[in-house]
This record gives sequence, structure tokens and C-alpha cells, in this order.
Amino acid sequence: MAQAPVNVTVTGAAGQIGYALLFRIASGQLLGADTPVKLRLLEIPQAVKAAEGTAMELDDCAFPLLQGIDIFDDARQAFDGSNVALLVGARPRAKGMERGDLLEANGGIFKPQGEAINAGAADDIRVLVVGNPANTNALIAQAHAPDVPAERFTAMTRLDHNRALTQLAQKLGVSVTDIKKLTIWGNHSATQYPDIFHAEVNGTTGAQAVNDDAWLRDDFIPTVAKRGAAIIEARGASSAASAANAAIDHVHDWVNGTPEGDWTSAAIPSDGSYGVPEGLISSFPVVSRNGAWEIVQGLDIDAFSRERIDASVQELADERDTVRKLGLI
Ligand SMILES: NC(=O)c1ccc[n+]([C@@H]2O[C@H](COP(=O)([O-])OP(=O)(O)OC[C@H]3O[C@@H](n4cnc5c(N)ncnc54)[C@H](O)[C@@H]3O)[C@@H](O)[C@H]2O)c1
Ligand SMILES: O=C(O)C[C@H](O)C(=O)O
Repeated sequence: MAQAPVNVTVTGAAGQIGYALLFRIASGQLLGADTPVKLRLLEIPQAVKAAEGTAMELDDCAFPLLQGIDIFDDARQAFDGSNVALLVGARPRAKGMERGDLLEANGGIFKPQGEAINAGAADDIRVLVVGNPANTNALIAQAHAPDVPAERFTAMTRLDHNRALTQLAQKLGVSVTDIKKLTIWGNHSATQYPDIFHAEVNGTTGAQAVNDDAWLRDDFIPTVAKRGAAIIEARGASSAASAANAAIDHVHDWVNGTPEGDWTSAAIPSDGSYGVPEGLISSFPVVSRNGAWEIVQGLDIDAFSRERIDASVQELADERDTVRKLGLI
């Protein structure tokens, strides 16, 4: 019997990440070459026409796996029956806006989207939040979807993970495929901590292979953590194709599993592991088994790493306290 299509909802579909993402979903890169998909696109009313234009182009690709495209400006409709939800659309930071203002503005988006997911998404719904501030937006959406298992709400740090892989590979003159078990900890923000102490590179650790504390501290960590800002500075717009690529990687691995002998990074609800307060949606070393993320356990965390993990987790706790005060969770 032919496989039933998977309903994939993408918010912010007419934006720049949406444009880089939708064609890859429709071509089978998100879920696999045998899985048909139906796209459900959500946009604000002013951007629906642009989303229609993208849908016309999707049609013009004649993707064999694409079984339909529906466009909505209503979250309840867009998430109805959804199996995978990519929450990309978000309110960008405007000039003079404080972090709290940004969190409040995004609360107006992610609260109703969480409610809509709760009301109508399929039982197996998996949510990836890309729109910034991604971790706390995921927390807001999750708080308004009490009937959905909490662990189905995740936020994207895979772009940071991929950035760190390439920076380390370039430093060592190796291929990214030679590097395993790298980790991004904490928030998708400038406080994130890319950890190469447990990374494996051709029989040694990433840190030992580098053997250059100054590079690690003053170059690698800030380069990865501030890469988003560097892209904005260079392009005049935030990362789009690389962000879409990371979203594909995250959901692909979540659904299909991570390779044996490696792990990846994803922001998932903490179970208290590594001293991260339970419930915070924080980035961890993770594997995916049987369609669910699991935090890799038992890693030794030295003082250098501890300080950096704690700083990023503290930022997440502060963001959670802000949205709590605003009544968003
Ligand atoms: N987590 C990450 O690694 C990462 C990486 C890159 C970008 N981002 C973030 O992703 C988000 C999207 O980036 P972009 O470059 O595509 O932005 P963009 O401005 O090009 O597109 C955003 C789209 O979202 C739409 N939108 C706004 N509110 C909406 C709502 N309530 N419902 C549905 N759609 C809505 C807008 O109309 C717009 O088309 C931003 O918040 C950006 O900072 C995250
Ligand atoms: O850094 C940003 O503001 C954009 C995005 O989150 C990124 O990491 O590229």
C-alpha cells in the first residue's frame, strides 16, 4: 500500500528561510526519499500572496513526493492534522528593542501557535522552533500545548553544531566527517558553548588535536557563537540557506535516527541532566533512537566547560523568568 503523506506545517513560509526550506522538504530531504509530503504553509495575511508565488514554483518543480500545498493565515487551520511543524516565522528584533520586548512580541506569535498545535495537530506531532529567540519561543509554544508530550517541542541549535564542525575541521585540516561527538550546550545565542572536549577526531579529542587553548577560547568559541551576527554583517540579511539546511538535518535525524557512534546537538526540554534546570529548552549532546531524542549521559564536565554551560543556561533561565512575568507561560 502506498505510504500516507506526512503533513508538514511551515510558518513564515514566504520568508527567506522558508524559500530555502520548502523545496528541500518537497524533494524528500526532510523525511526520506520514500515519504510523500503535504505542505501546510502559514503566513501573515500580507505575505500570503508571496507564499502563493512560492507554491507556484513548488508546483513547477513537479516533485514526485509532493502531494499538495495549502496556504493559511490562520494557525488553527495550518496545524490541523500536522505531523511535523517547523516554526520559522518570528518577529525580528527592531532598533531599540530590548530582549524583553522581543520576547513579548514573539509571545504573541508562539502562544497562539502552541494553542493551535494543541487543538488540532496529529498525535505524533514533532515541533522544531527556528524563529528567534528559538529556545524560549519553543518554551512558550510548549506551555500552551499541555496535551502534547513536552519533549515534542524542540529548538534549533543544529546550525551552531554545523558551524562548529566546519570551524574545527578547517583548523585541523580534516574533513567534517572525521569529527564526531561535538556538542553545542545552552541557548541559541551568543552565550552558547561549543564543546570540543568530548569531540573525537581521528583517535584523539578535538581539544587535544587542536592543542591551542588560546584559539579555543578566543577564536573558536566566539566565532561559532557570533557567526549569526557575522553573516548578517556580511550579507545584510540573516543566515537562510544554512538555517534551512540545519532544520532539515534536525528533523531528518529526529525521525530517522542519528548514526551509530556519533551524536548531534539539539535544544530539547531538560530532564535535569548536567545540572540544567528541568524544563528549560536547552541544547545538549543528543542521539535520536526510535523517533525520540535522548540526552547523552555520563560526560565529564571540567571547570572550563562548566562555567560556560552555566552562563548560557542562566540566560535561558532569565528568559524563562521574563516570559513568566509577562504571563506568556
Ligand atoms: N535557530 C537558528 O539557528 C536560526 C538561524 C537563522 C535564522 N533564525 C531565525 O529564523 C527566523 C526567520 O528568519 P527569516 O530570515 O526567514 O526571516 P524573514 O523575515 O525573511 O521571514 C519571516 C517570515 O515570517 C512571517 N511571519 C511573521 N509572523 C508570522 C506569524 N505569526 N505566522 C506566520 N508567519 C509569520 C513573515 O511574514 C515572514 O515572511 C528569524 O527569527 C531568524 O532570526 C534562526
Ligand atoms: O544570529 C542571528 O540573529 C540569526 C540566526 O539566529 C543565526 O544564528 O544565524
